[in-house]
Parts: sequence; structure tokens; C-alpha cells
Amino acid sequence: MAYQGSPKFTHHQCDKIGVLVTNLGTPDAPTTSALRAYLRQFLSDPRVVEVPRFIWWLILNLIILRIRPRRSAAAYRTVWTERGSPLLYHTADQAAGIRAALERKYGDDVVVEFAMRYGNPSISKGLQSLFDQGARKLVVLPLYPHYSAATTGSTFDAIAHDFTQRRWLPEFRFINHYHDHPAYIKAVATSIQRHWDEHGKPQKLILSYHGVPLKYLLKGDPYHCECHKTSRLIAEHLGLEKDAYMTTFQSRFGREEWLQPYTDETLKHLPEQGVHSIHVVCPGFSSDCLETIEEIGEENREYFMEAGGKEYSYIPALNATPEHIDVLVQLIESNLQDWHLDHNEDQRHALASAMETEHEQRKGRSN
Ligand SMILES: C=CC1=C(C)c2cc3[nH]c(cc4nc(cc5[nH]c(cc1n2)c(C)c5CCC(=O)O)C(CCC(=O)O)=C4C)c(C)c3C=C
Ligand SMILES: [Fe+2]
Ligand SMILES: [Fe+2]
Repeated sequence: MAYQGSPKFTHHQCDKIGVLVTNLGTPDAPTTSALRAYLRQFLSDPRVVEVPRFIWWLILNLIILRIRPRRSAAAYRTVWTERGSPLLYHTADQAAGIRAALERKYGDDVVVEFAMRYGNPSISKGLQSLFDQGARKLVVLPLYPHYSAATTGSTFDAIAHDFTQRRWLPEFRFINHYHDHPAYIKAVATSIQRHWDEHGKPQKLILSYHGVPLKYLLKGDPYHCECHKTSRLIAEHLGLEKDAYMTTFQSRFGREEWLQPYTDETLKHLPEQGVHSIHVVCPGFSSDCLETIEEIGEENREYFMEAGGKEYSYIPALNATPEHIDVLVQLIESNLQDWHLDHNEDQRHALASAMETEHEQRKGRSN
């Protein structure tokens, strides 16, 4: 087994802290073939679909990958922009915002990259870039406020898998979740309040989260509980009574039962219960993407209006707003604590040349 080394390392370089910001990933293009490649990688992940491998291989290859890519490509075309997929450019903008903020404070002692769990840019590419820039300590921030084995857990797997191929591992911190972090709660609540200042307050606020199969909750995944906690904290922040808000779960996939209540079914029935004006916010999505822009912004709006709803609006994700960058920088900084940053250039060079000499002498001896 040949482990990948760090050939670019020199003793003159200072140890840097690398920050890898990750997100789910998105297809390279809104085409059937790009969707097939993306969905194959995504849906082959045993963290995402917990069905016995051989049975799932048959279902995936004989049914899903023959039907879904074309349908999903058409959906992606409705949200695609000049900068590509919204998920990709929002994540790129978030990383740029974090990089600028950390650079102001730490100069080039902290380096920042972003990567995607599925598709491009890959996690291994992001890590390689950080190591090439001299990172010897690493903070990974998956942009998922809520922990689920299917998302955060799977991101950890990808990092760990990359590490199994490397010779020199960094010191490593992994941000597990931030669903109840006061700064995150405040940022989401403030964005809702701002939306209300502009558009007025609706009868009900719907907090819609991406669903997962019910069996994941029953097996002990904390995702469901964390989503409910986020909703409660946001409602408390906004001073909402219990009947003024509701937590729902969207983006169901396949036939088995997922977390309930389902967003689409809920919206189809709210008007008959006397609720005609709603705003929907998706606190689990750190960036707008297909599942918010198309599914919540378009599809679910139609369900609600067709059922007799009168007013509907989607409150955008935090994306790369300064308030969101602040939250993410706070999360990262609290994970840098006690990591020594050597700002003293002279001292660093003196130490490095002493080490270089020693290194050369040792090499000389062993020749
Ligand atoms: C098949 C099971 C799926 C599970 C479990 C799942 C969990 C999960 N997903 C997100 C966040 C996102 N998912 C997105 C798209 C998406 N999700 C699934 C399936 C599962 N997700 C599919 C098949 C797709 C692809 C789109 C489609 O074909 O409909 C996205 C958007 C990506 C984009 O490019 O815009 C996000 C974001 C979370 C947070 C989660 C569990 C906690
Ligand atoms: Fe998903
Ligand atoms: Fe729960």
C-alpha cells in the first residue's frame, strides 16, 4: 500500500489551519447524463439509503437510474443559472465570505476551501488543496445545521476514507451540528422578521425541513429532534404562540414512510382548516437549491393556492448573507481554540533553518 505523502512540504513553511466547508453536492449540468452520474454516487451511499446492498443495487440500476435522471434534469433546468447550480454558487460564495473574514483576522495562517460530498469539487480535492497550502490542522464544517447519519455522518465517512489513503494526517476537528447555536437561531429568526416587516405577518409560519425515512428516527438518528428544537427556538425568539407555527418535512423519496407531517400534504389541507396565508422557511438548508427554489418556491405554492390558499411566500435560505457568514465564522473560530498560530516570522525562519540543517545532516548520514 502506497500512502500519499506531502512532497510539497518544506521546513520553512509554517503550519497553517485549513478550513473545509462542505455541502451535499449537485450535478455538473442539468442534463440526463450528468444527473445519472450524480444520482448514482449519491444514492449508492449506504448512509443515504439503508437497504440491503444487493436488493438496492437492482432497484437503483434497473429502475431509478433509468427514470429519475431525466425527470430530475428537467427540474434542475428550471433553477439553473449562468453560475451553474444554485447550491454550488451559494456554497462557493459562503466559502469566499468565510475566507475573507478569516483572512482579515489571521492573514494567511488560515486557509479555506469548499467541497461537495457528491460530485464536484470533491472532498479529496478540497483536502489536497488545503494540505498543499500548508495546512497541518483541519476544521471541517458540513453546512448542515442538523446532524443526520445520512448527511453529516456521510461527510465524516468521506473525510475518513480520504485519510485512509494519506501518510501524514492533520489534527482534526469536525463540526457535528449547530441546530441550536444562538447565533444561527438569531440569524434565521432575524431573516424571518425582516420578511415580515416587508410583507406582513402570515397566519402561520411553516418551518419545512428535508425529510428522512422514519426508520432512521426509530433507529436513533437525532435529526428529527434537532429539527423540532430549531423550530421551537426560532418560535421563542420571534415570540410565536404554538398555533402560529408548524414543523413539516419535505422531499420524500421512495415508497416507505418518511418523517411526518409531510410538507406537501400539510399545505394541501391548511386552507380547509381556515389557514389561508402562510410563509415557508427552510432552516435546514444553508443554501437555496433545487429543494427550496423549485419544490418550496413553486411546487408547494401551487398545492397551497390550488387548495384555496390566498397568500404564500418562501423566505430564502441564509445563503452568503453577511449575517450567515458571521454565524459560520463564529462556529469555525470556536473550533480553533487553543490551536497555536505562530505569527512570529523571524522565530519561525530561525527554527525552520535549524531543522533543515538537521534534516540534511541526517540524510547525509544515512547515505
Ligand atoms: C434517497 C434518500 C434521500 C435522503 C435520506 C436524503 C436526505 C437529505 N438530503 C438533504 C439535502 C438535500 N437533498 C437534495 C436533493 C436530493 N435528495 C435526494 C434524496 C435523499 N435525501 C435526492 C434523490 C435528491 C436529488 C434531487 C432529485 O432528484 O430530486 C438537495 C438539493 C441538491 C441540489 O443540487 O440542489 C439537498 C440540499 C438533507 C439535509 C437530508 C437529510 C437530513
Ligand atoms: Fe436529499
Ligand atoms: Fe424527535
